[in-house]
Amino acid sequence: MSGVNVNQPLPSRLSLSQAPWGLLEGLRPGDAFFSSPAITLLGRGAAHECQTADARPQTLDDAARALFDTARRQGHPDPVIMGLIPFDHADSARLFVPEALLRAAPDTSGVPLVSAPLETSAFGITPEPAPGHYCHAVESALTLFDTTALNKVVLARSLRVQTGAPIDAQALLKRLVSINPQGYNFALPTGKAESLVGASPELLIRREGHRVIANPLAGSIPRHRDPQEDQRRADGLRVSDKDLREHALVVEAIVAALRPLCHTLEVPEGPEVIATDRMWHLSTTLEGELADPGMTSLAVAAALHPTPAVCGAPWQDAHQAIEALEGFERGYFTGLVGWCDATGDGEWAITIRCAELAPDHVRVFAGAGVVPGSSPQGELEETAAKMRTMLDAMGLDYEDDKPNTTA
Ligand SMILES: C=C(O[C@H]1C=CC=C(C(=O)O)[C@@H]1O)C(=O)O
Repeated sequence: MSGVNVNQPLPSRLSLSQAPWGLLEGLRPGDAFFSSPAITLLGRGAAHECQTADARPQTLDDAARALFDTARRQGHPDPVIMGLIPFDHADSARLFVPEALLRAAPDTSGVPLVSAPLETSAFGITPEPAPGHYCHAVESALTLFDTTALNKVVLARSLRVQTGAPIDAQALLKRLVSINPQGYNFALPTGKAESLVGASPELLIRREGHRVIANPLAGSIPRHRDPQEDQRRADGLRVSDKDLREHALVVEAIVAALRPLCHTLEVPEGPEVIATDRMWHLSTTLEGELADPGMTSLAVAAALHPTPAVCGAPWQDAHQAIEALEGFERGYFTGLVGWCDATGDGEWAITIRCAELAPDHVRVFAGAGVVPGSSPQGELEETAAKMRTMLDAMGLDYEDDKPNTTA
């Protein structure tokens, strides 16, 4: 594994010479890291950056154009934007051109990374909101299906882990990458002495030239230690009416948004089942050819976001239900993280299975799609299992799937 000398500034040109996890060895506080099945990126500093007024598609497009123009005018040979886009269009996005960027091919070695365990004995954990509140929110959503146009809403909750001191983002990310080598792993500064770190399984969009690929996930079940029970769960998910409906709403919305943007769009007949460390998910891969090759990966992502995988359907009703029922600000959780180069190529993954790292605490998030037929306890268990990805990486043995937990 070749390392990056942390005492040297990174070279400013992109290079494919680094070993992917070597880039991770070079991660310093404040750096930006993104790895996918297509690429590994390590960005240092921000030569040009923009905190947008909102996250509407036009605002994001204007901001990206301005960043590329400035970078080129100042002689940057090959600028790449990295960034975080919030869940809510009314919130601000953070886009920046790193001062220096290293790029490597995705890791295929299968060699696990070694990192020291975190010292967690003094950590205190508080659910925000309490599991009971979450179950009530799911019950309220179920009544909305009978009285409004709402068909699906994704409801989320969080755990606040009081750490007392900053935790080591590099060690955390190494553990995440070891657990989820196939996913979209990231650590990006949010611009407020905090960073967002996660291991998302969900690709909103990848653009490679004219080609776009989307991989929506929705409809899930926690995995089980016992291999037979684990397989039984995957088989059950494949034919679960509730989960297939939940999934279909996401695919329909993405197809409706992509169709006008594409010459061709291939839509498989039904989803497949994929696994993460902790979850089985229904998954569909859509492939299209862009009608306008000038449309960047960021513009395509903005046209799709937020999909019913993180919001619901219809969009406005779901957004209103989230505001009324959830009881916390999502910020960058269930937003987007990714990169876009000056040709428009790039990748934007959905910021799930993630946590916000603040100087004295960490906030872990998870949500679940609620449709007619969902149960409060089922969604509580699903969100608890989704949070395990981050909790496992932190070395925390905390179960949070009982509605009467008030801690
Ligand atoms: C909102 C989350 O998951 C979404 C993505 C995949 C599957 C989902 C589900 O089955 O509910 C959610 O829509 C999360 O993991 O926090």
